[in-house]
Amino acid sequence: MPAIDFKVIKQDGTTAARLGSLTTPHGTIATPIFMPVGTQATVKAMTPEELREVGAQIILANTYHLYIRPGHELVGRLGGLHEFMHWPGPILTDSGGFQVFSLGELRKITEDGVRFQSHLDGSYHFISPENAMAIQEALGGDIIMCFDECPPYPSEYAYVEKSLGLTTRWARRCKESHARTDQALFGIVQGGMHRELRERSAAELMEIGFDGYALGGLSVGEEKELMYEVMGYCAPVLPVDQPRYVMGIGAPEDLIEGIHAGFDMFDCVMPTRNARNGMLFTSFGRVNIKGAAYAEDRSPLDPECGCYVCKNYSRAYLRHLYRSGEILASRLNTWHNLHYYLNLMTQAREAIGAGRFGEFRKEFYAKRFSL
Ligand SMILES: Nc1nc2c(CCc3ccccc3)c3nc[nH]c3cc2c(=O)[nH]1
Ligand SMILES: [Zn+2]
Repeated sequence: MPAIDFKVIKQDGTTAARLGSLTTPHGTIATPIFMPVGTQATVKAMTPEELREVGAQIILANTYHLYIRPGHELVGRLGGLHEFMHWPGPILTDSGGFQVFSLGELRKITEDGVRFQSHLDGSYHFISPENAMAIQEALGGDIIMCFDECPPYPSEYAYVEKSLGLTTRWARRCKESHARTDQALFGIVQGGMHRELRERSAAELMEIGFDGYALGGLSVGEEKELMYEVMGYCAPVLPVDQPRYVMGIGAPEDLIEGIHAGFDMFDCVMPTRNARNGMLFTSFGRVNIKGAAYAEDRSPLDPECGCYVCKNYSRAYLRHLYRSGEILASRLNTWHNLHYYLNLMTQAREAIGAGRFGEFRKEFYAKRFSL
């Protein structure tokens, strides 16, 4: 019995958007879906029950961070991530490659793996594709990712080409060493911003065969047009009947464009990280809650939102909490931003179900920036 089962429920009438259902050992997910990031086995400022209440179906945890602290073996000995963080739903863990590249000061990439220094205490570590599988197997997520190299942006063509070859060889080693049959393994397509390299990376990974395919190497500082272009030509080359996940994407408009291109799964630190910095998403655009304009504004943050925060608190109060450095500011801001993202996905799924995602996408843009 495969670890996951994905079905396309409905193809949108006029776009590549599709409604899907992804069944995992910890529950079934309706796609397109946004996955909140819980880097250190917690989606910051939210309890698992609150995450459920705002509509989270699947959450992400970070292999690199949990390997460094408290250690993947410890989490494994305590029953794995679901038990450890009291989250009963599906969990996806990244392989750690990206974090090592973006966090570790000194790192050395060789055919065998990556040597790096801990961002906490500078101690030296080494992760190979085989280690990355063992770490994710100990953590116990339902979907795990291949160990890949995400080339910096911009990179020389020759570097990107060489790097995608390494990512493919590492992906093969991941598949060979992946033991747990109750964990799905996703391949990660690289190839930078070059169509022929992206297509080669996708073809090599499909040749090896994975339970789903992620688009890596994006949201690394490239212009949005480039991000959309790569998403546009990559979705159609990936298997139509398997999950397609774009890593690290993105702002609300990026999710709309990713769905429009035919992707099913998204993750980004934006809604949670921006919340803690007072940057709030609303149907009319972004609100910087510390702005003086909101000092005596009794209206809800977003009258169209309907979440617990928008039903019970004023902009003036949210501004006061943020400026006073209150813990409740992070909690209420995160609550609302996650509800905004997850509700946007619910609306997108309803639009696809009604075969009108094209119109939904137009309405989304028409309403924004009307703040
Ligand atoms: N393995 C990998 N991860 C990436 C992430 C982290 C997503 C993630 C997954 C799970 C938990 C946290 C983060 C990226 N985030 C932005 N761009 C990204 C690119 C890559 C990539 O190319 N490869
Ligand atoms: Zn709200």
